[in-house]
Amino acid sequence: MAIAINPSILSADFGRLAEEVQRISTADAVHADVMDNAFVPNLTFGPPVVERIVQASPIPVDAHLMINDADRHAPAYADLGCASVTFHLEASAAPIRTARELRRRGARASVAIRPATPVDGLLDILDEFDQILVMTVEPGFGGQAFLPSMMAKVRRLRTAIDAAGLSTALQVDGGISTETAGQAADAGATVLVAGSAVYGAEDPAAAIAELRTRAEQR
Ligand SMILES: O=C(CO)[C@@H](O)[C@H](O)COP(=O)(O)O
Repeated sequence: MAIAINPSILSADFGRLAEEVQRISTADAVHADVMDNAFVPNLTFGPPVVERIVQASPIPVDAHLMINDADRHAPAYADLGCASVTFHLEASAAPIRTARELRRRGARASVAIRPATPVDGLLDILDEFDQILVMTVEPGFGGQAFLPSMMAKVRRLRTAIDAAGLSTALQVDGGISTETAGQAADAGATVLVAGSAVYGAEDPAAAIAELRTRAEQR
C-alpha cells in the first residue's frame, strides 16, 4: 500500500519557513503544528503564519491544531486554504459538527487523539472524517520517543475502517524514523508524520524517500 510522508514543520527553521517547505516538495503534505500553550505546553503560530505556509508550499498543507476550543477555531484554517484540518477530539465539544463544517468549507476533516484517549469514541462516527490521527507521542514537542503501545489503537482503527469499507486515512505522528516507520505501516497507518527524521537529516528529500521505502517494504 502507498504510504504518505508528511514532514512536521515543528522541526524546521522558523526563520525561513518559505524555503523550508520547498526542501520537502517530494513529500505528500506539510504538517503544520499549531500550538496554543494551553492544550499543549508549547507555543508555535496561528492563522497568519499558516496562511503564509499555504501560499509558499508546493504541496498540500495539513494543519494539526493542538489548541483548545477547536470547534471555534478550526473552520478558519479551512478558509486559509489548508487541504486538511486536524483538530483534537479532547478539545472539541461537537466533533461531528466541526468535521461537517470543515468539509463544507472545502477541507478534509481530520480528528486526532492523544496517547491516553481510547479509540472507542470514534468507531461509530468514522465516516464523518477523512483522516484519523493517532498520536504516537504526547503532543507538544518534536524529538520524542515513539510509543509502540499506540499500535494497538492503530490496528483497531484499521480493522474498523476496512470493515466499514471506508477510505479514511490513518495517520500517526511522533517518533517516526527509519526504525519505526515499518511498525506503523504494519499496524495499518497510511500517513506518517515525521519532524526530526526529515528536517534533522542533511538531505530531507532522501530522508522522505527512505521513510517511504521502509514503510512500504515492511
Ligand atoms: O505534533 C507533534 C508534536 O506535538 C509532532 O508533529 C512532532 O513535531 C513530530 O516530531 P518528531 O517526533 O517526528 O521529531
